[in-house]
Amino acid sequence: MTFLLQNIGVLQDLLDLSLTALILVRLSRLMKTVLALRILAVLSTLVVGHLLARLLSLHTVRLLFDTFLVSSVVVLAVIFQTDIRRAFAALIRSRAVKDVEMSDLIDELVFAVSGLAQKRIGALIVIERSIQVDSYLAVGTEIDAKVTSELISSIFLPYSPIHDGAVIIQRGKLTRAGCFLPLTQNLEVSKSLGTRHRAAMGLSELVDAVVIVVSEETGTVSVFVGGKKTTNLDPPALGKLLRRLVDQRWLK
Ligand SMILES: Nc1ncnc2c1ncn2[C@@H]1O[C@H](COP(=O)(O)OP(=O)(O)OP(=O)(O)O)[C@@H](O)[C@H]1O
Repeated sequence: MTFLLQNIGVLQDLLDLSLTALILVRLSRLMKTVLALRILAVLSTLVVGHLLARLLSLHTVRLLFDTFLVSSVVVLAVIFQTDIRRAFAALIRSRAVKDVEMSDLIDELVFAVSGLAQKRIGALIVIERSIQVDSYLAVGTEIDAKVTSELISSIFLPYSPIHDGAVIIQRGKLTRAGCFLPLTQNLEVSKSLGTRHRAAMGLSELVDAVVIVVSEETGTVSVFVGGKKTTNLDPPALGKLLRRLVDQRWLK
């Protein structure tokens, strides 16, 4: 015990030097594995180290941590400048791209639907939201294509082999066509409501999808959500409603 007390200064110096060497080795290894997330790890290590060195009165270690802490922000920013620039650029670009994609998709839908309505061509379009619709769909042809007004219009042309049934849009893509949907079981629905509208209503009662219907008979455009129908939608009203109902997160 006496020996320990007599040599406390030497022991402190030994601990001081060993820790300094250990920290330098660790930091150089960390620097080699260049990962943006390591910035946080390095900074936390420096803060914890600084506090420990202060607590144990290890002056050299503390000086080392102080120096590192002060310069670390600048040094790390310089080391990771490419990653930081890339991350910022990706963030800005992905937001911009998603906004463009979202308005593109709705514009394409509105354009196709109004064209079909004018020509009195019946259509049924399902936009999946948070609940998957797959298990409610019967038959259908897999497509997996970008949503364009030309594609939608050509699918519903009377001579198209897949014009019967519904087109499905999932995660911003047109995934299937010619799908049959479950009809509504609601007995209170007017008898005059045909099967295309009953199918739109039926699916919207089971899932949170947005279902657009173009009536072949009248050219009217309706949207079904949660079993409820909004009808007589002109193109601006349809666009406005779709922008309100369809969020970007369902188009990814
Ligand atoms: N279960 C279903 N799922 C998807 N589409 C369906 C389903 N049943 C019928 N259809 C579509 O609806 C068409 C028949 O429409 P029908 O005239 O019976 O309905 P409607 O609601 O009166 O529509 P419209 O106003 O266009 O005439 C079918 O040719 C088919 O394309």
